[in-house]
Amino acid sequence: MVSDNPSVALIGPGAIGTTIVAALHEVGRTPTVCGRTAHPQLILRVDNEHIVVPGPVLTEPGDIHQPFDLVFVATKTTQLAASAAWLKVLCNENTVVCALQNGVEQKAQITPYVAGAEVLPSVVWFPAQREPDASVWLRAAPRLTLPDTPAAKRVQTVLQGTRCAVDLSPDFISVAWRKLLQNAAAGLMVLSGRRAGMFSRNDITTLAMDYLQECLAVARAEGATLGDAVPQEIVAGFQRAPADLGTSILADRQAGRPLEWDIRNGVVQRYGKKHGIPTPFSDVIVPLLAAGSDGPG
Ligand SMILES: NC(=O)C1=CN([C@@H]2O[C@H](COP(=O)(O)OP(=O)(O)OC[C@H]3O[C@@H](n4cnc5c(N)ncnc54)[C@H](OP(=O)(O)O)[C@@H]3O)[C@@H](O)[C@H]2O)C=CC1
Ligand SMILES: CC(C)(CO)C(=O)C(=O)O
Repeated sequence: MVSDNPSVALIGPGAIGTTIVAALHEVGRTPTVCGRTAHPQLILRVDNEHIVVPGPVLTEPGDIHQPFDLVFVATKTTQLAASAAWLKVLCNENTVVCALQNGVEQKAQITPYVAGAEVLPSVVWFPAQREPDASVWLRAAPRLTLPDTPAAKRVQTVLQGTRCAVDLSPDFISVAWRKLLQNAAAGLMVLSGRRAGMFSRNDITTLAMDYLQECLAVARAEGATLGDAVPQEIVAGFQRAPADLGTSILADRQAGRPLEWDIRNGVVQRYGKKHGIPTPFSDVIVPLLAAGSDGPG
């Protein structure tokens, strides 16, 4: 039985995690924050305002003594196994775990760690950028889309009245694949080492459009209902974006961290193979991203 005032924890107070923690803190619902580094405070910059959430961030799973009603997971997917000790102490079968991560495989990836809790995938639409001092620059209005299920109502209640909007979708698979296509194309920024401004080039537009057609065929085979205009809409979105807008996978590349190449790009190649769909663009892009992430060399 969940109270009217659910207990909330968040694992991974980086770009997305800090945004959600600050949004909750602003309305007096500061969650328990679990991380890897004991940041003394979390700072979110929005326009010219700074929201400061006092710390320190917890770093010892042994400091948690009871399970929570709602747990947000905002680590990178590459950091999931390392977050298992947190999930173990924060979850029981009554917990809802909301994945604030990219990809279309969140439920399958997180479920093994959560002691019978229900895992709720989400689509995180907003860009947030972590600065060298670990403060976070929120670069658009925060918005999440969740599948329209009873568990999602818990997330909606917790975020109600905060600056983070929550939409519920009856066709979540299509929304999730629409975002996956955006992330797949954003991966091209890693290969050029450039930000969104590169999409003003005709050659990059052609490459992105061809790659997105391949991704669209795989998305449809997986059951997503996406129109023919989606590749064009995605490229146009990058062309409208500020030229210096990056993507989280580019930030990881530039910092020499492991990349979420498999859940953002590899997934198209893997599912293409499953459905017998040729993926010539993925067959070039994926090994380059994988090698850039994992080496050797
Ligand atoms: N940034 C963006 O604009 C967007 C990101 N996403 C997705 O959201 C997810 C999170 O990305 P993002 O916020 O950018 O990631 P960040 O790298 O900014 O943040 C990850 C956070 O997880 C923490 N962490 C790492 N390992 C552990 C661990 N073992 N236990 C607890 N905490 C840990 C990190 O700790 P430390 O503080 O020590 O670094 C950091 O605070 C990704 O799947 C990404 O693809 C989706 C949409 C937009
Ligand atoms: C910024 C955005 C929304 C698009 O690529 C993103 O998902 C990311 O940076 O990981």
